[in-house]
Amino acid sequence: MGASTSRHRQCRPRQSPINIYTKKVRYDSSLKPLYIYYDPKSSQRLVNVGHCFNVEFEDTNDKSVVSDGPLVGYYRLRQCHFHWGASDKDGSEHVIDGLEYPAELHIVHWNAQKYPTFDEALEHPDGVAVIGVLLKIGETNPLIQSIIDSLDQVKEKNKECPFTQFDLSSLLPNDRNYWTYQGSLTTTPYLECVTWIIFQEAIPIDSDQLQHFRSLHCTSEAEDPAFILENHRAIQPIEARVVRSSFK
Ligand SMILES: C[C@H](CNC(=O)c1ccc(S(N)(=O)=O)cc1)Cn1ccc2ccccc21
Ligand SMILES: [Zn+2]
Repeated sequence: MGASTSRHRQCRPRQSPINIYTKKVRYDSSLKPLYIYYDPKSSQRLVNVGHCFNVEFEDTNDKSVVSDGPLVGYYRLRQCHFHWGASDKDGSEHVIDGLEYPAELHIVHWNAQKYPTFDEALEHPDGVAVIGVLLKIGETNPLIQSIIDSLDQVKEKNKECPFTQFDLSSLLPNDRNYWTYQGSLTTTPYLECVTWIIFQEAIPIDSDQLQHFRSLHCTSEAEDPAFILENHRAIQPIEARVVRSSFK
């Protein structure tokens, strides 16, 4: 292996997010429909984690899970969060045929069938499953409004508030066609432990709702305020990967 190729050989071959180039996607008839069940009683709190806010769920039982699809076994729901841009022209992490969406919802699950904890699951290539839902500018989204109505209680970094009875399944698109590929966390430490499942259908959010996300502080109460204007990672090289689709 020459010096130059070793320098360029990716030691991080499965990074996320990526551009999904639909002409190169391979339809896989062996991919099953997803089984998704989210119990509203699992939702616990809203937390400002500095670079975004998480809706956190109870993950000490199997009340809220995803299974089937490309997955082996079941994955427990842990948290969901959004990525957005400084304006409505970009903000999603995954890009479809070069088209950036204004935001993206990530629903994070971990392989509780194989691993004892989330932190352990992070260390394995089949440890985590993230469902990605693209957002497009459209009518006001009442589910997202229920989160926005609580955001002023978590304005600063590390603040949290109770957030219960959240019906996350109502945020999912009606059409369950999806793309799937092996990737990573999109924030540091970019661990390569994620099976990504991206729905083809986008869900609506209105521009004012998106503006509320940008008013969150990435700073704590003790610091001079700065805003989370954007928090989406640049697309990464696809390397030797192929994106599969559940649909033709
Ligand atoms: C990563 C972990 C915190 N990050 C995440 O949980 C996470 C989840 C989903 C995404 S995304 N945007 O891809 O859906 C990104 C980050 C902290 N943590 C816990 C154990 C642990 C061990 C070493 C380093 C960090 C560690
Ligand atoms: Zn994310």
